[in-house]
Parts: sequence; structure tokens; C-alpha cells
Amino acid sequence: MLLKFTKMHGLGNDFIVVDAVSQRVRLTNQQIAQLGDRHFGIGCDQLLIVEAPTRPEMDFKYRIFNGDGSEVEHCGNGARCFAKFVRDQRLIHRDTIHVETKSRDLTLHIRDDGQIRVDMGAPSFEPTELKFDRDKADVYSLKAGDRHFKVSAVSMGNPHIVTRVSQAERYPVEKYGRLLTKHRAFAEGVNVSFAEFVDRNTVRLRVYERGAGETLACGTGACATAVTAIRNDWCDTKVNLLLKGGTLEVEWDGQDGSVFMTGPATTVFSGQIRI
Ligand SMILES: N[C@H](CCC[C@H](N)C(=O)O)C(=O)O
Repeated sequence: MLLKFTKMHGLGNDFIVVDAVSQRVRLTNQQIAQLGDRHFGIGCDQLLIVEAPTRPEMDFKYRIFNGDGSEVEHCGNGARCFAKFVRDQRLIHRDTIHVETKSRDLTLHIRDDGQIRVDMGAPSFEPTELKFDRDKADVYSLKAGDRHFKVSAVSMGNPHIVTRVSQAERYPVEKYGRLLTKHRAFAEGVNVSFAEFVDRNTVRLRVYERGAGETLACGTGACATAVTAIRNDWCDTKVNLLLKGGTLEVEWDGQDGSVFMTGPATTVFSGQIRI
């Protein structure tokens, strides 16, 4: 099969985007992992497949696969790149886009300045949705390697834990992220945010992602971290998350409303590959 694709990124969290509306796409999880391989394939943190919607009130369905080939429920940076992709490919002519994902419906708005604002839906703290083994909703004490961690658990449709650190830039994220992401408390793995709270509107953040390792940015991780900060009154209802790849703005009312994330999306190149 000759597969057309577009390489994109959201603050350095990079994606292979595939249009399955205009071309027939049949990819196995193994083929997705091959495409995601940074030495033997194109290379990406996640691969996004854009499909026709399954319900008339939606514009598209978009499926998300980690670089290891595993399909997941949500991707915040990917949602922004998806929005830019479908507009640039003229698959839609509106600036507000309604899209289905595996776990929830999203509304995306492309602003005049090119930034994309995503209604990420409401956070959840119910262990059932997070598929955690524990009966306590949202705070865990976990041992990983030689350290104990106090983590808050938040679902943005995909599972996250957030732990506070004093200096994010110097923290051994690879060592402890690798241990925590597969901790036995999380039946299907978990994304791990290491957050340094700078002030009531600023958090320095690094994320070790399930199925991808540390990425330069993580949209749902930024949302999970902002929700944790607002819920604990460490931050106000608008938070700037300073990630390795750049800054994301996240807003949440601290009640049961949606989380809103605003940030950029960038197209790197388009190509085709025989697979
Ligand atoms: N690794 C995540 C999916 C991608 C999330 C991230 N790239 C984002 O921007 O939200 C998971 O396994 O749930």
C-alpha cells in the first residue's frame, strides 16, 4: 500500500497524520509501530488517523496510536494538529470542528492567530475510568525504585498521574517515569507528569508518556497537571504550563466544567511511504 502522510508537531510532540477519509487505510498495530520507529520508519510520538464520523452531528473521528502501536483514548497536542490538518487539506471549511475520539467528543476552534483552542471535556477522578486497582479516587502513595511518590490521579479520557518536584529541569524523569508508567497500580499503564509549581499561574512540566517515553510536550498531561493544581488551590483557574517544547495555556473552572487548552500546531512536511 502506498500511504500518504503528513508529519506535524504540537510544541515538539510529533505526529504522523494519515487521512483515511480521502484514502483507504488499513494499518496493523505492528505497521504503526514500524512507521513510528525513529530509525527504521518515519518516527513519531503518536500516529493519528483521520476518519469519517460515525454520527451525523460530528465532523470527523480521529484515532490515536502511540509510537509503540498501542491505541489510546485522547491526545491533546494531536487534537490541535488534527484541526490544522483537516483545514489545510480542505476536508472542512469551518474554524470550529467537532470530532469523536475513542473516549470523548471534542470541540476544536482555530483562532485567527493560528492558535487552536480545544474543549478537552471534563476531567474525571473516578478510578473505574482510570482502571486503577485502588479504591481511593485521586491520591496515591506509590513506591517506585528507591523512592516514594505522592501522586494525584486524573483522567482526561486517558490516564494520568501528577507528582510535584522541586526542579523539573533537573529531575531524573527517564528513571522514575519508566518505573511509574508501568506501576502495578495502573491496569493499562499511565502517563506521568513531573510538575514544578512556579507561581499561581505557572507550572514547569515534564511528562513521561505511556507508550512513548518522555516527550517535549503532552497536552493531556498539561491539562491533568493544571486540574490537579487548581483542585489543590496551588494555582488559579488559568495556568501556563512551561514544557520543554514550549508553553500551553490551560483553563478550568475548578468545578465540573470542561478543561480548555490553547496552543499551536505545526506542519513539517508531507510525503508518501510504501508499507
Ligand atoms: N501517551 C498518551 C497519548 C498521547 C498523549 C499526548 N501526546 C497528548 O498530547 O495528550 C497515552 O498513552 O494516553
